[in-house]
Amino acid sequence: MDLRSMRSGPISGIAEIPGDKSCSHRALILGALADGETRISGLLVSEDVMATRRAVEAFGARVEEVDSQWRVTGAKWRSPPGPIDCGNSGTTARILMGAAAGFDLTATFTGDDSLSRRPMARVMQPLARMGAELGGGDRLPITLRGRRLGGIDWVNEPSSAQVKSALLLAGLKAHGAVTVREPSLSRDHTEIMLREFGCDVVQGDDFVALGDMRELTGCEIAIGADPSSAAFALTAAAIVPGSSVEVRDLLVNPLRTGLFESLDEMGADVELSDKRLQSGEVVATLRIGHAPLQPIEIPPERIPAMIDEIPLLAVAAAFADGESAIHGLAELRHKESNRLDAVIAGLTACGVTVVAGGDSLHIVGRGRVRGGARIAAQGDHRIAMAFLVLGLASDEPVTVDSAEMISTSFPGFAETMRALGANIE
Ligand SMILES: O=C(O)C1=C[C@@H](OP(=O)(O)O)[C@@H](O)[C@H](O)C1
Ligand SMILES: C=C(OP(=O)(O)O)C(=O)O
Repeated sequence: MDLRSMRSGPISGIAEIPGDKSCSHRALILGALADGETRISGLLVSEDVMATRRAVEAFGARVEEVDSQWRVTGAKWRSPPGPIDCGNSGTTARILMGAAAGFDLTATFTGDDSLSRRPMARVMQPLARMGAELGGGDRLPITLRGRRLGGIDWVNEPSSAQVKSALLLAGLKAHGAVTVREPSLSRDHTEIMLREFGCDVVQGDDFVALGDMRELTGCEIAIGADPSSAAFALTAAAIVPGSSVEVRDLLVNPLRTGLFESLDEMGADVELSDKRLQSGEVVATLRIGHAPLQPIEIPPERIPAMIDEIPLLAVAAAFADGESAIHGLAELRHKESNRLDAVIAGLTACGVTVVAGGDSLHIVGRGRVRGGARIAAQGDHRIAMAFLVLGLASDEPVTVDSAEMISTSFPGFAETMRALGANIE
């Protein structure tokens, strides 16, 4: 399916953004591991999260939706009746392998073509070291045989919240110390949510470890709006003249807000208010408005806090006045598509000068972008949405293919954007 975006008047209003995808996966998985019932509000109902829902049900948990609240009843996990189809979702595959590894079960994990091309050794190696048996190469399908697990002390390099989460959840059933060292901090939603479920988690400056109390008790979890989805509406506001968009109850965990901080540094009109704690996470109201953007230089250590927002940062840089540089982008090659190549090809097709070298991108902004291209989104939801945002401010319309994949993370994207005044058809 194609979608087309074209130059729009101001993008304005309060954007309705669904719940955070990372927290939604974790709430279902932790609920499925916990004693008793967990009640979740704000769960993202997207294809990726529903793959996790089906998976935890197949492992034995009960999941039901009652008046838009989700109730999960935990269980002792058992062998699922058939393969666990993780669809397009790396988070589902990698975190579930860890969560299941300490149970007496056998499970085969599969995924779609994109997920079947993504590396899995990064999670298989440490789980095998803990004692799990994993059959298959570095790619899905992979068969896991759960075992009695030992502890681990693992350096999480390259930084991956999925790998860290897999090890912490495997560690819940392990005998021995479980420590994950992080040279560069990745999102910490698993750690925060484990504490909400009553588990003892020790956070150091550059490591996280499980304490002695590793039992989970069902609880209430309220999930904030997804900053990675809100980023599309908020970046549109930053690049379309006259715009101002507000998102309420937005998850603003500092390990997720790299893009918003970068837009602020570039000169966009950024305002944060009503900051508060919700289920252990910081949520707030964020408003971003248009202003002429300056170029920016992003060092590698800032990438984990905006790993999924790099295509959008590249779009914003294309509208800035001068040359931006973004460094440390190696991990972008291992997402739903090779996002580094997809960004270079898409921006070039839209008339933007991009120079790529190693793991860095240099984008020469000229304050305006020609557009007028048909973008191959390569089945990648974030590439599709980022280039639709570009088309809202470029001189000529932009068409993207494989727009149906947007529902893996942000069902209702086009409707939400149109409600703010975006010209997307
Ligand atoms: O843990 C998570 O929920 C996620 C972690 C990140 O992946 P990595 O762990 O591979 O960095 C991110 O790109 C993905 O969209 C979601
Ligand atoms: C990389 C992403 O997700 P996942 O790894 O779960 O497929 C994403 O949503 O951008």
